[in-house]
Amino acid sequence: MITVEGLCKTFKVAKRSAGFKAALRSLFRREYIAIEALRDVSFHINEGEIVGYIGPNGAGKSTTIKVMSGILVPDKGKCSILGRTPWKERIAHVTNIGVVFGQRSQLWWDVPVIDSFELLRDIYEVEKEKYRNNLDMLVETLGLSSILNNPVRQLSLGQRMRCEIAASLLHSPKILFLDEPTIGLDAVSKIAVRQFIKSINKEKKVTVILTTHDLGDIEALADRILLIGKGRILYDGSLNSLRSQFGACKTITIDFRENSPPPAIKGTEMLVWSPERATLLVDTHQAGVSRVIATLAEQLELLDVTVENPPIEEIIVQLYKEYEI
Ligand SMILES: Nc1ncnc2c1ncn2[C@@H]1O[C@H](COP(=O)(O)OP(=O)(O)OP(=O)(O)O)[C@@H](O)[C@H]1O
Repeated sequence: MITVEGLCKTFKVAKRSAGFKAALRSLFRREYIAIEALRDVSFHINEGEIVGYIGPNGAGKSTTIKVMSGILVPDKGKCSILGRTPWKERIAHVTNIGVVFGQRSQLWWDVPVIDSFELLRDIYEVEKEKYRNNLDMLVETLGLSSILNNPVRQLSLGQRMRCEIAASLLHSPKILFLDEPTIGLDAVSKIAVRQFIKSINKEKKVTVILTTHDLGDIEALADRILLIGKGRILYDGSLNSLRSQFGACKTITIDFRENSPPPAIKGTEMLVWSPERATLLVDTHQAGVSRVIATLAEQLELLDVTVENPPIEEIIVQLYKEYEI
């Protein structure tokens, strides 16, 4: 469905020092620096996938999304989405895609939400019946009925984001690009947005490319992760294989009765030790979890044991370290 091959994009940025003199000098002699936002980016995405596109700030995520949406023209490389080159066949291309930039709005600020939706219907030339059906479904599943007549500027961030997502889907696109769709949302709104993304992927077979710094979004949604750093794709695989590659650790939390000194067990690191509760980090390459629990049980009267995977944040930090990004 999506093929990206050898994409390169360099931005030329004027270099200017602070101060009046420097401003005056730059009028006559301007210096530029080149920022390589994308360096030979390639990947394929199949129909029905949810791909988490992650990487640190300035890695090139939004630039890739802009190229795939047809907003930016790359310097080099190919991109084919449903057989079209986005920046060459923009009008035909946008009928197949929906885009949500969490930090920007595609809704008109001063008019009621429903008027923005009607305008989008005209822009995308959506048939009346299809529009009505889509609108009814989106209003119901995203809970928009009480805010449809409010101007966008009066909406809370969570309400606006739900309207943005609805706006991006009114024309039944096959692909949805989401650039930080849960930024700034409270826990309830985040979960609602995640559930909705999951449901349109499952029920309407919409392919989703999701850019986010919220690794909870990735854990909840993405089957596959693409990691970009300094403009290059560094990892392409599932979250599970990432876990087994970088997450060869488990945490064991124990509740115990007596107040005794912490036992030293090879292959473990004591993260927390308090009179009745302790948390250990186990390197599973060095020590088996069951062996560690058995050793703890020999030395302490255990009341409860919890074994967990390390948080996804830790794995991603390790990944960023490994690739020096
Ligand atoms: N219009 C532009 N003009 C100049 N430089 C740009 C422009 N857009 C992006 N860049 C630069 O290209 C690089 C990649 O930016 P991009 O916005 O793609 O990163 P990102 O991965 O989306 O980052 P973030 O997570 O912070 O949103 C950055 O160094 C950025 O400063």
